[in-house]
Amino acid sequence: MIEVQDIRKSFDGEEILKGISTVFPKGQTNLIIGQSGAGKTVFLKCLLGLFRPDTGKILYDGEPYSSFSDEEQRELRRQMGMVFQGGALFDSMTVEENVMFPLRMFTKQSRPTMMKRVKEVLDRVNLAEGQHKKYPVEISGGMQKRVAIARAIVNRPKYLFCDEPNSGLDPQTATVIDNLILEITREYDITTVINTHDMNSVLEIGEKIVFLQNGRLEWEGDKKVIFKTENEAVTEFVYSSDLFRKVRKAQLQGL
Ligand SMILES: Nc1ncnc2c1ncn2[C@@H]1O[C@H](COP(=O)(O)OP(=O)(O)OP(=O)(O)O)[C@@H](O)[C@H]1O
Repeated sequence: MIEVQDIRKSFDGEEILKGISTVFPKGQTNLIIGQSGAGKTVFLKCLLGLFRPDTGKILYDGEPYSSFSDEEQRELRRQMGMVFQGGALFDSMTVEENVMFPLRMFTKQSRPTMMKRVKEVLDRVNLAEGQHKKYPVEISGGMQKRVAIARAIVNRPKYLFCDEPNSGLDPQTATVIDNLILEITREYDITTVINTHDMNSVLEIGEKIVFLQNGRLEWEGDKKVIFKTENEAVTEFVYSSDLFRKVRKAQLQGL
């Protein structure tokens, strides 16, 4: 679980996060949504420890980041997996080498032990063995996302952060990737936080949704209540998507 208590963050005198408080429970998919420029990426980077909030606290399973020693901060980083926008795989490394990278960075395991774990996670994300020795450019976008997820979970993280995990994917593949993240989150009881623009994701895996607007937490809820909210900023954002407009129309027609 990650608990955020009234965090603020400014750049060059401009306040970007204006006092955000929320809780991201473990074992479920937590989504951050909002208009471009709302502060979603800055928020995610604060959760990752890449930005230090100016004020406020972030607690990881009850422990405030500010109380961690250098060693504990390093351990926390080891417990974090990240799926970057676009996958961010290393082009010069094979699929296996990409997935092995965090093991080489954070552990002193022997190569055969690391390879066993790499195969395990590549199996878990359903990437066929024939793809393991290929380079990222030789596999499809959906497969690249599977590799990125495998790399993010190889160190058995307690926290998983995904930045636009569906960008560049067709809707069907995007749904498969969303559901893979959901399954893994439940199976390993991970605290997962996903930054997304994708309304399909909201529908599929919005177990908790945090809506940011101009650096403030404007609304929070889940995929069931997001349709019923009367918060104008949320409805304007949600129904700007074609899919949600159709769902809304069907709801109004009692379908
Ligand atoms: N390192 C930085 N230095 C200064 N300003 C920054 C920095 N990072 C982000 N900002 C500013 O913070 C604001 C929010 O940016 P952020 O990237 O968090 O938005 P976002 O909600 O993720 O948008 P998008 O959906 O377009 O990615 C923007 O005005 C941006 O210019």
